Amino acid sequence: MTKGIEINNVALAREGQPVFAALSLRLAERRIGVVGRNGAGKSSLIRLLAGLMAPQAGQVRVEGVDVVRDRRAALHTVGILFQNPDHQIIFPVVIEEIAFGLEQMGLPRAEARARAQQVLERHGRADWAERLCHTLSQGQRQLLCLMAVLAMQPRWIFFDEPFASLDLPTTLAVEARIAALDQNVVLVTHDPARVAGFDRILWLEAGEVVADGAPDEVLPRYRAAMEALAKDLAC
Ligand SMILES: Nc1ncnc2c1ncn2[C@@H]1O[C@H](COP(=O)(O)OP(=O)(O)OP(=O)(O)O)[C@@H](O)[C@H]1O
Repeated sequence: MTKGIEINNVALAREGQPVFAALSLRLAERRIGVVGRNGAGKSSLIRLLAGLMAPQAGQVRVEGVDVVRDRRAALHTVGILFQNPDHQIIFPVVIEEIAFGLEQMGLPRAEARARAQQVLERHGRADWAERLCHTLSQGQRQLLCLMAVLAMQPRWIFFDEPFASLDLPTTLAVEARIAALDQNVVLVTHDPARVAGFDRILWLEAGEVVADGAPDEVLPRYRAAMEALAKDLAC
């Protein structure tokens, strides 16, 4: 039985500017999409959920784990994929990148590498082990980041704009890969089409949830609001 995600009265400011005032949410669906305009707080929300930012007030618990304070338990619980894989990859060689998280979890080096190799094999990428990360394409680097996260077997995975700067075939491949994941997913996107088949949509504006419900309910309203805004843009 999943406890899901509990966000209780969270306040967050970045560089002194308030992002969330008193955000409370319960999330337990398998596929949750987060939409909203630039600066709405989408990335801040999933960074909070991943424990990468500490709220100034309130609590975030994922499957009962305080993901900010209990970093070791967080590694088993949450994984995050940044928009740009180059902001995530820290090692020059593929196998090192995947093994790193496992070492952080306490596995001895040799075991971490053996497990990383198994993850590569499971994804049909055994031949990537000794490749230099920078020689992979953008879509391939994104897959590398996903494999590094999956190696740690978290229960939730958070995606920040995973389709930005991918061509259409790669977008569709990434979409299918995400759909096939066993994990619960929270996915941030500007593009409503990418989350139309999800279980629940949160629409954020200026740090507030302005709509929360099934895609059929929320996305047409979101699209209409964005189209109305587009008419007023001078570009
Ligand atoms: N690195 C940062 N330092 C300080 N403030 C930031 C930083 N990143 C974002 N912010 C601010 O936090 C607020 C929320 O931004 P956030 O990136 O979470 O929104 P977003 O909905 O993900 O936007 P986008 O779609 O542009 O990525 C905005 O006011 C933004 O200016």
